[in-house]
Amino acid sequence: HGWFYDCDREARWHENYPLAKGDNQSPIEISSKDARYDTCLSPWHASYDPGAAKTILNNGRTCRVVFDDTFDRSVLRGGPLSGAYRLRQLHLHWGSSDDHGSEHVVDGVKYAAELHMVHWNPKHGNFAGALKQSDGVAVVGIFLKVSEIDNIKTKGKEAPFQHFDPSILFPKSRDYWTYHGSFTTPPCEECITWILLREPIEVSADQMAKLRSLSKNGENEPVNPLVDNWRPPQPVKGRIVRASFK
Ligand SMILES: NS(=O)(=O)c1ccc(NC(=O)NCCO)cc1
Ligand SMILES: [Zn+2]
Repeated sequence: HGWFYDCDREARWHENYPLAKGDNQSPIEISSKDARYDTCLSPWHASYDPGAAKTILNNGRTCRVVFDDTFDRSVLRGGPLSGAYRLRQLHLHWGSSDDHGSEHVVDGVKYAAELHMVHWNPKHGNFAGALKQSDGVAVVGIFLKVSEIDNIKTKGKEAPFQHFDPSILFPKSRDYWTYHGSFTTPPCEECITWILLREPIEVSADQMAKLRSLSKNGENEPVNPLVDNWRPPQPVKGRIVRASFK
């Protein structure tokens, strides 16, 4: 099935993807005052191998960097997780202007973009198996705000992207919120332990402009800017958001 972001279309995802109306959907609005400080939450740790980075891809819906996840080469552990989760890919969601674009919203604040680092639990054999488990996937979400990318302009374009250590993207603070949610794109499986970092990282206006210069269309097709690839917040439905900080 093809699915699209524009608002009225997102409201119809459930017609083909029933999970989209589940009780543990993502993203959500984070209310920092309602989050509960949990002293039992331990710090998370990433040990990434820059050699695991393979390619950067415009798939017509986002800009994605894929990593070799055939063994425990780049893993995330600790925090709310038990065991080591393998880094499979990272991608972003962004807006058509700096005042929106993130998927999660924090105390009413929408960031210009949100970076997702997607990891899966190898105890479930493979990524497809992990999607069916509530502890199958862990996504680190990092907000991008604007203080101040070329040959993958159109859909389907791919280029080597090697010797890149994604942990350089982590902000100084390791403070995070965590809650159980879903993929923010169809089929919207509810298999994700979200780890949302409180401190945004800064990118330049030029870097945002580079993201916004990507196109949904293929080469030699009418230009269709790849912007606003974010899902709006979904009902929290009584879920508890835990904070690793006071
Ligand atoms: N935005 S999100 O919830 O982090 C997300 C992550 C992975 C996917 N899908 C995915 O990784 N598909 C398999 C190819 O790696 C969809 C949405
Ligand atoms: Zn995402």
